[in-house]
Amino acid sequence: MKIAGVVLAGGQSSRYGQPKMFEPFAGQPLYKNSLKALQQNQLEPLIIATNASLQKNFAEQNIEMIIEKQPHQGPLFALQNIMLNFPDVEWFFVVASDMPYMNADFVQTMLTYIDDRYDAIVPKQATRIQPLASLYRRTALPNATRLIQQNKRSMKSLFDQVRVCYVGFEEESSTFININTQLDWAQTVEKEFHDE
Ligand SMILES: Nc1nc2c(ncn2[C@@H]2O[C@H](COP(=O)(O)OP(=O)(O)OP(=O)(O)O)[C@@H](O)[C@H]2O)c(=O)[nH]1
Repeated sequence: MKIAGVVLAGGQSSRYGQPKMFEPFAGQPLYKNSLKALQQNQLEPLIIATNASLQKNFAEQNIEMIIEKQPHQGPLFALQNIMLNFPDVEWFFVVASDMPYMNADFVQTMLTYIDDRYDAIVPKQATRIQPLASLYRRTALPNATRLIQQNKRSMKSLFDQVRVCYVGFEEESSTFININTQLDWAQTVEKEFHDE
């Protein structure tokens, strides 16, 4: 059974002001942190989903680049596009490209929940769920397609329609910290500095 690792890296970064996935973090562009966490779990294929204007900034070997013909359609659309492009993959581990604390241990833990009874495996904290650090099974594709046709574009709307395994995580877990604004970035880099 094939389990792909997917980094979503085709967002607008409008709150950040410039493409946030390329900000240097621990000596590498930020998106590499998500890629590494998937790679270290031997997920195959490894896929980066992005758009034509960002594509030139990625320098990867042995990574499948999926270039969205229509950019900025959001994560659900990106997931549908990837599932259509990889018909022989059963599960897709989807991770955002703006998560400085994403790590291989988290990915490994999530993989242990894979089960035929589910269409999605989703981290759940006390006050939020984490659709962009989740596993999606090919069986979710018809529902994703229907929602997109209805112009419902949120991952959460998918969870109302498919069988979801929610996996509990501490509210304080740093794994899910993501960068939306320059302030988020300053605080993250500062924390990293103080932790060292
Ligand atoms: N491939 C792909 N990735 C996306 C798309 N929209 C968002 N993402 C990615 O999903 C993750 C979360 O995106 P957000 O931060 O919610 O949105 P964003 O467009 O990047 O940023 P804002 O414009 O500030 O909302 C990031 O890693 C984005 O790069 C899309 O249409 N296609």
